[in-house]
Order: sequence, then structure tokens, then C-alpha cells
Amino acid sequence: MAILVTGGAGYIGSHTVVELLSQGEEVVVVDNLSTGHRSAVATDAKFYEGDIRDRAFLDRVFGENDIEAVIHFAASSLVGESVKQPLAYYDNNLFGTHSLVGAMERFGVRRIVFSSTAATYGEPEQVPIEESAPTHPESPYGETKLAMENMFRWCDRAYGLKFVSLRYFNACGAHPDGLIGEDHKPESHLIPIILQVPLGQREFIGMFGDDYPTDDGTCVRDYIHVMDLANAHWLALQYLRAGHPSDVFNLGNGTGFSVKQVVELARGVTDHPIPAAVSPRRAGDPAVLIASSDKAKRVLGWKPIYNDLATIIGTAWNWHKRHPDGYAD
Ligand SMILES: NC(=O)c1ccc[n+]([C@@H]2O[C@H](COP(=O)([O-])OP(=O)(O)OC[C@H]3O[C@@H](n4cnc5c(N)ncnc54)[C@H](O)[C@@H]3O)[C@@H](O)[C@H]2O)c1
Ligand SMILES: O=c1ccn([C@@H]2O[C@H](COP(=O)(O)OP(=O)(O)O[C@H]3O[C@H](CO)[C@@H](O)[C@H](O)[C@H]3O)[C@@H](O)[C@H]2O)c(=O)[nH]1
Repeated sequence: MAILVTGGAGYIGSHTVVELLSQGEEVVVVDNLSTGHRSAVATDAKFYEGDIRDRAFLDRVFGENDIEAVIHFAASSLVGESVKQPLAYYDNNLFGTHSLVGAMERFGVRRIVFSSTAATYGEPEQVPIEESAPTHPESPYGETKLAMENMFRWCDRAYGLKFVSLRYFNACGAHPDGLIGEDHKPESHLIPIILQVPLGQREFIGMFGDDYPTDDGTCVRDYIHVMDLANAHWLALQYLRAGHPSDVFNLGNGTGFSVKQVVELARGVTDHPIPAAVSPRRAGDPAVLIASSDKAKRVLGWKPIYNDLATIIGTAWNWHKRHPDGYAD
């Protein structure tokens, strides 16, 4: 039987496909290539180009393959963009997931591992954030992800759909072989944007706000390596296969780094001065997001291996140096 990976041509999805294949899983990818890349998909995975909102397309994919479980990455995922285009986010994220779960129901597939996010919490009352913390999303993006989690809860009750919702903090880094990595056009994530400066593609990094209530005034985030995230998906699949109940887990490193600290670490990794300037705040950005991932470690047996942010930035730098313009397609 196969694992269906939606959004498997994207950044985190493509790394998870590599992890699943290395664990001996059979993998089917669906992706509309809106932000993903065909050449990011490992050749051992079966690929279908199409949109999860397309019922006939999903019926074909589920009809042609013996799908055991779904790992669901396909979504629109930019906090700032979602504030400007809320309806597009409700359409792709909420309606897209509704369409996917409908197909799972029609074909009797009852397990899903889902990409949720730290953005479901909004501005936290306490850090590190535990899964029991209140959820007050500050962006349509975080709001749609929370709505999807709630949809899964009701579907569990009604149809026995078992889900693991993984609330990732800030994904970063690249596969250590340097063959796949992050490539969004335009790029909006902090680390790849910083690395555009030593690549000669940008003159300086703009830091969004320096008047947040943090030690140096810039936003603090918890950066987690993409291969550690990838491995957590496989562990979540084992958890569901063992018949455990639906649940929610944070995935982060447990350490916060400010924007200024990330820039400083990147200067060390790249041996480049990387000029930085302060620009206005970006809407929807909470000041501090740091995860407690104790539950994922305790219950899923997750053991992240990339604990040092300089090493993580080093894996991203290795990818970007080899592929300064990203994937060929
Ligand atoms: N990058 C992060 O730091 C981060 C953090 C928390 C959660 N997430 C979540 O993880 C998931 C993957 O994020 P990413 O950074 O790899 O994003 P990405 O944009 O690189 O990957 C998303 C993939 O989904 C595909 N896709 C989008 N809408 C689709 C649709 N309607 N039908 C079929 N395919 C579709 C895109 O083409 C792309 O390949 C997303 O759900 C995102 O919300 C990401
Ligand atoms: O040019 C830039 C880009 C970003 N930032 C800041 O850097 C931090 C990180 O930003 P970014 O890399 O864009 O990630 P987030 O907005 O924190 O969101 C990511 O991390 C979230 C979980 O924390 C996920 O849900 C989202 O999908 C994912 O895009 C934020 O404080 C930004 O304001 C800058 O200062 N300058």
C-alpha cells in the first residue's frame, strides 16, 4: 500500500518524500506545482500533477492507487500574504482540505498526518508553547490551519478519521546531500533571503521591525531543520499505524533566535558581512514563537538531530551555493 503525499513537490514535502522512501515506503505525490517543483520530487515516487480541490482528479488518484494514509502538505502558507488575501487562503487551505478529506471518506482511507503551524497560537501567553496553550491565530493563514484541525476532530468523531496534526515552528535548512532544498519564488522566508545577500542577489537584508518586546527588538522564532521535520512525519505514521488516538504535536528546537541573531550566525557561516537594515513591521507577525516539543519526543519518540542553528544554516548555504537560482524548472 502507498502513502499519498499532497504538496510533495514543495519544500518540506519533497524532503519528507525522501525520508519515506528511505524508510521503505511506497509514495504517491500529488501537487499542482503552484509553489513546488517537479524536479524536487524523488524519481522513486509516483507523481500526479493536479489540484486537491479537483474532485475528479482526486478520484482518479485514489482509484488508481491503494492508499493507506495521507500526509498533507498542500496549502498556501505565507503569514503576510494571507493577511492581504484571506479568501485565497480559505479557498486553498480549508476548501482544499475539505475536498481531500471527502476523497479519503469516499475511498475508506482513515489516516492523515497534517502540516499545522505555530501560527495557530498567535501571540503566546507563555513560552515555550505547549500544545495545551490557547489558540488565537493572528493571521488568516493560522486561522485556516486551526479550522482544518477542528474539521479533523469532527471527522474523527463522525467517521473515525485518525489524524496527527504537526504544528511546525520555522522550517529551515536543506537535505545534507545538497540536491534538494528551499526554492520559493519570490522567496519570503528569513534564512533563504539572508543567503541571497552573499549570493550577490540582494544588497542587504531588511529586518521587519526592531520595536518588538524582545531583547534586541526583533522577532524571535524557533528554527527547526527540514529533515528533522521529515522524520517526525514518518514517526507520526507509525503512531497512527499502531492504532493510537488522534493528537496534536509541536515540532521545534525549543530555542528562540531573534532576526538579528540569525543574521549574525549567517555572517559566520558564509564569511560575508551581510549588511542589514531595519524596515517596517510585517502584519501578522507575533513577537516570540518558541516550541515545547517534549510531547513529540515522549509520545512519538522524535529525536531531532540538527540542534545547532549555524549547522542548520550551513545545510541551507550548501544547497543555495550549488543552486543559486533554485530548481531548473
Ligand atoms: N515552511 C515553514 O516554515 C512551515 C511552518 C509551519 C507549517 N508549514 C506548512 O507546511 C506545509 C508545507 O510548507 P512548505 O514550506 O513546504 O510550502 P511549499 O509552498 O514549498 O509547499 C506546498 C506545496 O503544495 C503545493 N500545493 C499548494 N496548493 C495545492 C493544491 N491546491 N493542490 C495541490 N498542490 C498544492 C504547492 O505547489 C507546493 O509544492 C504547508 O502546509 C505549510 O502551511 C510550513
Ligand atoms: O525579509 C525578511 C523575512 C522575514 N523576516 C522576519 O523573520 C521572521 C521569520 O519570518 P519567515 O521566515 O517569513 O517565517 P514566519 O513568518 O515566522 O512563518 C514561517 O513559520 C511559521 C511557523 O512559525 C509557519 O507557519 C509559516 O508557514 C512559515 O512561513 C519573522 O519575524 C519575520 O518578520 C524579516 O525580518 N525579514
